[in-house]
Amino acid sequence: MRDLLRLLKLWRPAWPWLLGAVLVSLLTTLANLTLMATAGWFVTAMAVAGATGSAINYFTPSSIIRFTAIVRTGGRWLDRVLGHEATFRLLSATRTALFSRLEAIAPAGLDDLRSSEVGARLKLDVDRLELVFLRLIAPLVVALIVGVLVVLVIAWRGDGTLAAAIAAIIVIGALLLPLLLARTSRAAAEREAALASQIQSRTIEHLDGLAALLITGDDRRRSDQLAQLLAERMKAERQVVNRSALAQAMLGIASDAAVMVVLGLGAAAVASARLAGPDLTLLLLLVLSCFEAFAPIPAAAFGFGATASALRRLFALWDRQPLVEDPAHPVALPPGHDLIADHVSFTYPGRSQPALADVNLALPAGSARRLDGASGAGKSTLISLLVRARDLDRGEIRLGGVPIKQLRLADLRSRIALVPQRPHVFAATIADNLRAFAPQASDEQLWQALAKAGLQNAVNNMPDQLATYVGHGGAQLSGGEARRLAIARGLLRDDARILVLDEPTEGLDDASAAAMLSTIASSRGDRSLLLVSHRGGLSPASADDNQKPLVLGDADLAAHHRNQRADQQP
Ligand SMILES: Nc1ncnc2c1ncn2[C@@H]1O[C@H](COP(=O)(O)OP(=O)(O)OP(=O)(O)O)[C@@H](O)[C@H]1O
Repeated sequence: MRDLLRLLKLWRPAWPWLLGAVLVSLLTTLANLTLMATAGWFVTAMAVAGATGSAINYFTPSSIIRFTAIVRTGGRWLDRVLGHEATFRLLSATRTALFSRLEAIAPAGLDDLRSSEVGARLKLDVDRLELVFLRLIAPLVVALIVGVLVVLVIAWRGDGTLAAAIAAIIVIGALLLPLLLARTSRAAAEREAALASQIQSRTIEHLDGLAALLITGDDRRRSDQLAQLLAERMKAERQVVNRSALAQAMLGIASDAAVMVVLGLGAAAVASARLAGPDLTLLLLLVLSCFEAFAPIPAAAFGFGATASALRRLFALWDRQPLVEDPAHPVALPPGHDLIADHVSFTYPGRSQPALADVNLALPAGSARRLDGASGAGKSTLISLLVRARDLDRGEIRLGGVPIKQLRLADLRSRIALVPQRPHVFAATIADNLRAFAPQASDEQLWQALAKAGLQNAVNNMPDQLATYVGHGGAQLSGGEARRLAIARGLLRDDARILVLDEPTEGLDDASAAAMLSTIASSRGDRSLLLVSHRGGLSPASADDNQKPLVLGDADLAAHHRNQRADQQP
């Protein structure tokens, strides 16, 4: 319930649409009730008038019938249009808000989640929220108002006993029983929703890793696991559907029971002249058509379990705290871009020992420096701290003399172009991949960047050059080409005065690595360069001769490995 209220608060901008949709739906349902009841009354009254030879005013009822028929037809159309418009607005507002929230939390705040899982939540769980308004709130509000009005009309035109009997049938058959039945299958509905999300994320992972799975022969086992999940989902779904069908049947029985009660008590009232004959037909059709308003209740009650668990999962994602945030009072970006790491220490959450302990780095504006150290020494960690992917525990990092914690994240990151060890290549064209970092760049500028990164010839030989699609994660590029594409992206960012490249030569043979490093050295212009690389012998081409590489020290490393072993102890 708390999650539902949070969701309604999130939907505040769309409240007028929601209110409009509920009002139209209510008016349409009331028009239908009035039409049915008046038509029933009119036909019977005409028959009575014909039989007794008395006069009857047929203008008023026939006008009401015509008016309500028009309102009902137009209302049904408007109801659909408004209901769906409101829902689309809600879904897109929810998705956009969630996406912005994820942007603030990412990248480090989502480290422990599979991206396919986040994707499934963004898609499936948000889609399920469609049920909240269109199939839960709107029908429930309309049914409750209609139920109360119908009971009041019965008490007014018929009698109190009949009104009380119909009220009891509506409450028990149309509300309590569906809700109780839905409650008994709530666990199954939640399991079904969780399994649907799991199946979607596993399927994406399966497709992503299909090549590896086919080679290792593990695809059969994974497919069997997926089939098992599907079977579990079908079992849970069957349980929900069976109970939901039972609730629908109960509603049908309640509607029939209400008709019998109206006929039984009403006929007695007509016999004792407490009720006019035409009024009995009016009440009969009123009660019969009022149950139409309750028809969506079982589906709403049964959808609620899955919706509640989707909401829980979404808000669990939403409530993750960003690991870094913009300062409350940011300082303007300084003109200089000396980058200094001063006695920096950092320990990953859950680890007992630091990944970095008291590390210093100085990268004066325009200089180039190599950062070395054995695997696991903390090189990638250090450069992630430079762009505040995380915040350090001790020490300080300054850009142009200003502590980076005092700068807006966007400002800081606009100054530093970081090419990570495993750069992400979008499933798009070469040009799209480059323009993701420089949306305004002309084709000529893209070619220049490709040339600087040593990729011009390779792209020239591709079937559609800049328009060549590179596949999922850059699957149609070699590892070296993907890395060069990422370097070209970094070089395209004019505002970035500092280039940080994490192992750009990894996996390349010595000649290619040397060629790449000399291209980078000559194309960086007056930008500073921080190069994470083991290739000491190749560094003079790119790094300043008078600057020794910063080696994350052996002593630190030995301590680090000792600590890692300690972490792994039970
Ligand atoms: N997200 C993380 N959570 C917990 N520990 C981490 C995380 N990322 C890295 N580590 C740990 O921090 C240490 C430093 O890792 P880092 O990736 O910075 O090393 P590196 O010097 O870049 O290694 P390599 O040369 O192999 O890329 C490693 O022992 C690693 O296990």
